Order: sequence, then C-alpha cells, then structure tokens
Amino acid sequence: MTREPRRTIAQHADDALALVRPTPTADLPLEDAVGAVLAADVVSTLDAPAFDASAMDGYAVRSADVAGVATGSPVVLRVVGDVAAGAPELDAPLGPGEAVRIMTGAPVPRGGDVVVPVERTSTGRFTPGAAGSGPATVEIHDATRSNVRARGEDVRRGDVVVEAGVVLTARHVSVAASAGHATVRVHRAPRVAVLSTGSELVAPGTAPGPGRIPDSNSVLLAASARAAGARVVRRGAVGDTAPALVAALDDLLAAFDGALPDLLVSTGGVSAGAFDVVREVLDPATRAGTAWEGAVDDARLVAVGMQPGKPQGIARWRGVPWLALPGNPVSAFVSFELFVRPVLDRLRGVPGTGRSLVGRVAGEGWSSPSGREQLVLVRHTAPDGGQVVPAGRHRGPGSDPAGARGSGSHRVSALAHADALAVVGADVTAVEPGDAVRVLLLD
Ligand SMILES: Nc1nc2c(c(=O)[nH]1)N[C@H]1C(S)=C(S)[C@@H](COP(=O)(O)OP(=O)(O)OC[C@H]3O[C@@H](n4cnc5c(N)ncnc54)[C@H](O)[C@@H]3O)O[C@H]1N2
Ligand code: MOO
Repeated sequence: MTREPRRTIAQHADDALALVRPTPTADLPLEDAVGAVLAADVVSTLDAPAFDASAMDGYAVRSADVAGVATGSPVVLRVVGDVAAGAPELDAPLGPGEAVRIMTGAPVPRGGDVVVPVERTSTGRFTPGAAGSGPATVEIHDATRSNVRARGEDVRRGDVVVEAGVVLTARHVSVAASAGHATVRVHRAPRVAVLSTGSELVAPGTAPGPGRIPDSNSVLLAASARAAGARVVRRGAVGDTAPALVAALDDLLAAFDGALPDLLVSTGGVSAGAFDVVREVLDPATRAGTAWEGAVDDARLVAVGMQPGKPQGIARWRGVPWLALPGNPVSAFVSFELFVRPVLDRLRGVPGTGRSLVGRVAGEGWSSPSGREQLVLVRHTAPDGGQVVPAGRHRGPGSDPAGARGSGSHRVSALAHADALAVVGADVTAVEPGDAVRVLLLD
C-alpha cells in the first residue's frame, strides 16, 4: 500500500479547490435564478424613480403659491386636472394659483414641486372610484413637506444595483426587475453525485438487522450540497466490493440526463481496513492491472492533520473530480464543511474562499490531539453567543472529544445538537474553560 502523505487542512482544501473551475453561465428568468450565484453585475436600464413622482394621494401645487400657509394665511387654489399612477405627465405645466389632484406614484406636473396630502386640505379624502370628480377649488391647510420623489434619487440608469458573486435571493431579483430586467446571468447549478460505501449500511427507515446501521452520510452530504445550491443525485449504500463501487461511479456519471457531474463525493472506505473499497480503487498498488485502472487519475490518499477526518481521498474518475471522505458521520460532516463546501462555492461562482471564523469562549474544557487541528461540534450556552460547550446528547466522562475512547466521530447526535464547529489549533493539547476558541457558525 502506498504511504499516505501528510497534509494540513489548508493544503488539502487547496488541492480540492484546484480540481474545479466555475460552471458556465446562462441567463435565467428572475424567479428561477434565486439560489444561484450572479455571474455579471446587474446594471440598471432605468432611473428609479423613473420621473418626479408623488409620494402621497393629494394635490400637486407650486411652492410659491402655498408659501403663506405656514404663516396661517389660507390658500385656495383652482383644481385644473387629475393625474393617476400610470398616467403620462400632464401636457400643460401647472400655472399660478392652480392645483391638480394627484395619486401616489403619479408624475408630478411641470411647475409643481409640492404634493399636499388630501387629508391636509379642505377635501379631506378622495372617494374611491370617483376619479376626475371633486370640488373645483381646494383650500390648503399644510404644505410643510414636499412629498415629491425626485427622478433617479434611488437609482440612475447605468448604476450597478446587484454585484456579481452574490447568492441571489428574492430581494436581489426584485431589484433586477425594478432595474428593467426579466433575466439575470448566473452560473449553472453544480451537478453533484453523492454515494456512500459500506456493506453494513441500509437505506434510512429500513430495519437494520444484525451488524447493520442506517446510511446517514449520503443523506447528510446530499442535503448539504442541495442546500449549498447544487443539483444532487444520491446513491446510498454501495457494497464494499470494487466492482460494485466502479459500477456505482459509472452509473452516477450518467445520472444527470447525459451531462457529466461536476463533482463526485463519496464517504467511507478510505482508511486502513481490509474492506476499504475506495482505497482499493484509488491506490495505485491495488488498481494496477484492473479493468478500471485507466478510469482513475490524479489519485491521492492522504492523512490530513485534523481530528476527526484524517483519512481523505482525492482523484478524478473518468475525468470527473472526486472527493472521497471518511465514513464516520462527524468526520463526513466536518469534511463537507472544510473541503466540499468551498469546492461547491467555487463551482457555483462564489468569489473568495469561504466563511470566516468568529471568536467565542469555551464554557467547558476538553483535550485536543497534539499535531492535528481539532474540529469539535459545539453548542452555545446562551442564545446571544458567548460561551460554547461540546455538543452531544450523552455528555460527561468519556465524552471528551479527544478522550481515550477516540474522537467521538461516531456520535451522530451531536450533529443535531450543535450550532457551531470549533476549530482548535494543532499546537493546543487542552482547551480550558474561559479560553478563546474560534468557531464556524453552522446554518
Ligand atoms: N487502523 C486504522 N483504522 C482506522 C483509522 C486508521 O488510521 N487506522 N482511521 C480511523 C478514522 S480516523 C476514520 S475517520 C475511519 C474512516 O474510515 P473509512 O472512511 O474507511 O470509513 P468506514 O470504515 O467505511 O466507516 C467508518 C465508520 O463510519 C460508519 N459509516 C460509514 N459510512 C456510513 C454512512 N454512510 N452512514 C453512517 N455511518 C457510516 C461505519 O459503519 C463505521 O462505523 O477509520 C478509522 N479506522
Ligand atoms: O479522522 Mo476519524 O475522522 O478521527 O474519526
């Protein structure tokens, strides 16, 4: 067997990122683009507001005519017309002593520069459905606010209103609509094929039988990738034989309507066991002379200086990037967060590299392996943050994340209990209560 090179988390993450490039771009209708990453700035084709618009239902007037209102002198103006939202601007400018009935969002006539809300006039209120009718004159009671929204005061034609690289939400696509667009240019959703290996695995919901357990990792990885914007095909529980794995990988290459996936993600079978089938397929010593020897390129089985998640595989299967994660559920989760998520982000066009760590304080101590970075599922002790403690249903002696009984990478309950992932430096052997810790906040 080939000796494993030792890599840091950062080095392995870089190796994984180097496998992929952003997906091609296409124009998508606005509603279909939510969740995708914007590939080109959205530039407004319109001014917003598009014209000087009324902010109130009321009367458009000339400020010169209503200057006396503030000093208590009554002002009576002639009502010369109506302008509703959606109507073109009136042809004639507003003359001295004139007012027009105007509705919210309607263009203010030339010459008019103040809109007096109807309730601040002698009219009191307009009657719905009675457009165009009303008293021939109006007395203005208050004209302290202009209530005119100036053309272009929010957005000017040519302004960038949404920047490339954002994960589009409903808010962003509504702004694109306001800016005159029906479509936006986005990166195609990454196509991700997920499979889990292990003859002990049964489909979720199936009674396991002796020695067998539910396949939770393929659910974890498929759901995580989908939530990260990918189109996912999941293949659960491939048995621990090389031909079964080879057949499953080839099936997955054809699972996206004839298009190749952008990424294969597997769990299990990468460590030192006699049935570690991913290792068997990737290791040059065991794949030499097999029918699938030529399918594997750039394969590396590495020991990453981390706990959990040490054994990792990376390769191309018939040219398709493949990240082979370890099988322990917490190891699979941590591996997704540290290696798969950044790859998905690069595929879907997110600029930069990932989420930043935030500072917290340990509410309890725990031990940490020397020479390896430690990833610990933790939970905040109060909703407002501050202290974190290791997560998991059965805590207390024996639940130390790096204690005598191993890293706890089998403790699935912690996945549901945690709200953050603490990252402890490789040189730290014990975290004491009150120590500063860096955490990734989990969604
Ligand atoms: N002699 C050594 N043994 C092990 C080493 C080592 O360095 N030397 N590394 C350990 C570490 S660390 C890890 S992590 C695991 C990784 O092993 P594999 O990737 O080969 O994973 P498996 O052996 O297939 O499974 C490990 C464990 O996880 C359970 N599992 C697997 N797949 C799933 C799934 N889809 N859903 C739920 N649970 C799953 C599996 O039943 C095992 O209990 O190796 C250590 N051993
Ligand atoms: O690295 Mo293993 O992932 O410690 O359990």
